[in-house]
Amino acid sequence: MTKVLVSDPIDQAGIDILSQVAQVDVRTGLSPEQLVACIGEYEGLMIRSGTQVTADVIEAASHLRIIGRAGVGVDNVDVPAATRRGVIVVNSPEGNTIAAAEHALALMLSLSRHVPHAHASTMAGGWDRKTYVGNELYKKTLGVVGLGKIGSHVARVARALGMDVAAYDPFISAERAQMLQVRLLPLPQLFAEADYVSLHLPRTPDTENLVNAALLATMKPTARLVNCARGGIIDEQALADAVENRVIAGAALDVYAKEPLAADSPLRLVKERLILTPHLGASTEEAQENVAIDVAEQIRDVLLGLPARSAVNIPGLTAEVMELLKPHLQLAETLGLLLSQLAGGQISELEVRLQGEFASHPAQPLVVAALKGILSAALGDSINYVNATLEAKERGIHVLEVKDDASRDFAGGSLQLSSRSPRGNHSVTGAVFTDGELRITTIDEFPVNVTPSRHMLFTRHRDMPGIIGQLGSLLGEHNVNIASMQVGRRIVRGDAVMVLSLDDPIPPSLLAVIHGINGIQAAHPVTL
Ligand SMILES: NC(=O)c1ccc[n+]([C@@H]2O[C@H](COP(=O)([O-])OP(=O)(O)OC[C@H]3O[C@@H](n4cnc5c(N)ncnc54)[C@H](O)[C@@H]3O)[C@@H](O)[C@H]2O)c1
Ligand SMILES: O=C(O)CC[C@@H](O)C(=O)O
Repeated sequence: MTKVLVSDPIDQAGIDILSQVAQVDVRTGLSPEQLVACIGEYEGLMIRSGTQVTADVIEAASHLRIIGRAGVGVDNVDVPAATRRGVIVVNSPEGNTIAAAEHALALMLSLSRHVPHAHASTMAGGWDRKTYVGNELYKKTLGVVGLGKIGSHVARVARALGMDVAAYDPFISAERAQMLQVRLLPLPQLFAEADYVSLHLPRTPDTENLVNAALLATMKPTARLVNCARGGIIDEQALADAVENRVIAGAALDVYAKEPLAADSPLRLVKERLILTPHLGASTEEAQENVAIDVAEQIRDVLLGLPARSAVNIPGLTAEVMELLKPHLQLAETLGLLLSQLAGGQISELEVRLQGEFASHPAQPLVVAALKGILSAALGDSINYVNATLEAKERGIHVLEVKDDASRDFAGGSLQLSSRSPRGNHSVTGAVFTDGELRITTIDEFPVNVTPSRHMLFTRHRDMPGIIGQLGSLLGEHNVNIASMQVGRRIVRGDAVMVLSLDDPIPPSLLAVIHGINGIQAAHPVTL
């Protein structure tokens, strides 16, 4: 029975979905050693932010096919290691957007009105109405850093609260910002102008310690900073100093460079004007149900052999694209498998040419499918859509994509793969006909019209009387049944190709005899 490990607390709705297709073991709080020891039993792993899926875990995960992160960030998963092993990593890009945005807004409001500190003082017996005089958000400027899903929602609500909203996001268009009624500003200007800054960008090598002592020093002394995105974007010592020394008026954090927050973190020493929550941005009942369902459905689908909706390590290959391009992907994979057998391995360059209607499709998924086909001849089942690009790169296959929409060879267009290898150059073209059937339409530039079948034989020969007869008799003598035969040539009595679909594979001893037929220049048995 297929087994899935759930190693962090996950909403029951997700467990119920996984249970439809697998035995689900919920084992939270495993040590890294315990996880490495048991992961080999599982085909699926479902986590939140607590489990660290390191390269060691992936190395030990001999049966693992999918890691599902019930949330957005996959920074606790070694995605390159998973990709290398062909393990799909999926997440839930939108399930907790509202929860995280509302938490940022809650922190902003709490900070402005000193809610946690006023509460603590009242609970301790006080009645202090002077210390906790706050500020209004109305007519203040909010600077949003990262205007993606969460940042956009924060911006919308802030606009409704009467705030002026500016943003810094180098990857957002002016039109999108205008639609959200947000002014785009350079980062230094945003920090200098804002009364509130809210961070909603990912942690990457570029954003690490982006908010440092120098940037904090440019903020207004009345300004407040909120980070509900990722730890490590703010220099925590610099922030503790800035709040303590009133360089800024306050800060609220939900995320930390290292989680759980260390007992001796300088942040814990700041007693006023700083609010800390323990990574609660996604912790609403609604968000936990959303992400659990979203990710469990994807794990279930992948275990059933279906595509995943939001795989982070198969760029461009969403379930929708897979469904839309199913026969085209199949064609690319078949042509790749065929080409690798014609080329005889060691391909150093692959050109993927999308011709006519084909050029209207995204090239990347077709390239990945072609590479999967090419590499599966050598690597079998260990190659998949996840690791094909990486494996090809590591084998030194240089890929060129060409879109040629002017070509008018077939109504639905065609796909041509051409290879360079030490044994020569080869090319194959194929098309998807209206009935969804695949056809091979050229081999090494010779026109043919062949439906791919499991066993095939391709020859290059001189177009002269007797060759076809000799080959047919030879196959008959060795009990190899011919299902169909096609000959392609460009000029009479010139070079030609022959394509035979066979019911049986060609025995190696027979191949040597075929090579000996006068006029046969090359013969390639192919298994698809
Ligand atoms: N606290 C929580 O529990 C919690 C919950 C969900 C998400 N998050 C985090 O919130 C952040 C935002 O999530 P999202 O779903 O909105 O992601 P998103 O991908 O929709 O948006 C991120 C935005 O950041 C922008 N960006 C990237 N690099 C930038 C840079 N150097 N400067 C400025 N902008 C940059 C991107 O262009 C994008 O628009 C992520 O870090 C995510 O991990 C935290
Ligand atoms: O509560 C969690 O699992 C963390 C959620 C959040 O940081 C995310 O990346 O989705």
